Amino acid sequence: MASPLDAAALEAALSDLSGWSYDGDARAIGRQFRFRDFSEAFAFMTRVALAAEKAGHHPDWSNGYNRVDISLSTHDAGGVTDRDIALARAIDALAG
Ligand SMILES: C[C@H](O)[C@H](O)[C@H]1CNC2=NC(N)=NC(=O)C2=N1
Repeated sequence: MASPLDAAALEAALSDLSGWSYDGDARAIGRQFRFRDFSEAFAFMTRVALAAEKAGHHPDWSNGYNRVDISLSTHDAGGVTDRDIALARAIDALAG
């Protein structure tokens, strides 16, 4: 099992991602996405779901109309690992 990134590694990874922030209580990184409407939001979620399933690593998320709130952590590791950073990058690429 991977270990959570330390504070310096996490800061470096976040500086390379736009819109993602660390939630220390949740020990997760998160980002909010907004789309034109529900159809656009759900299309995005579908793309993310397929990428997540392929990676074997999945978002904790919620959706309301055109909003998708995403939280990423590695549950087994109890924090944020490289797998979360990789998924965050993939999600950003799918947001278009
Ligand atoms: C059994 C299965 O591989 C695990 O539950 C995986 C699935 N997807 C996962 N996704 C995320 N984000 N964190 C995990 O720890 C995790 N664990």
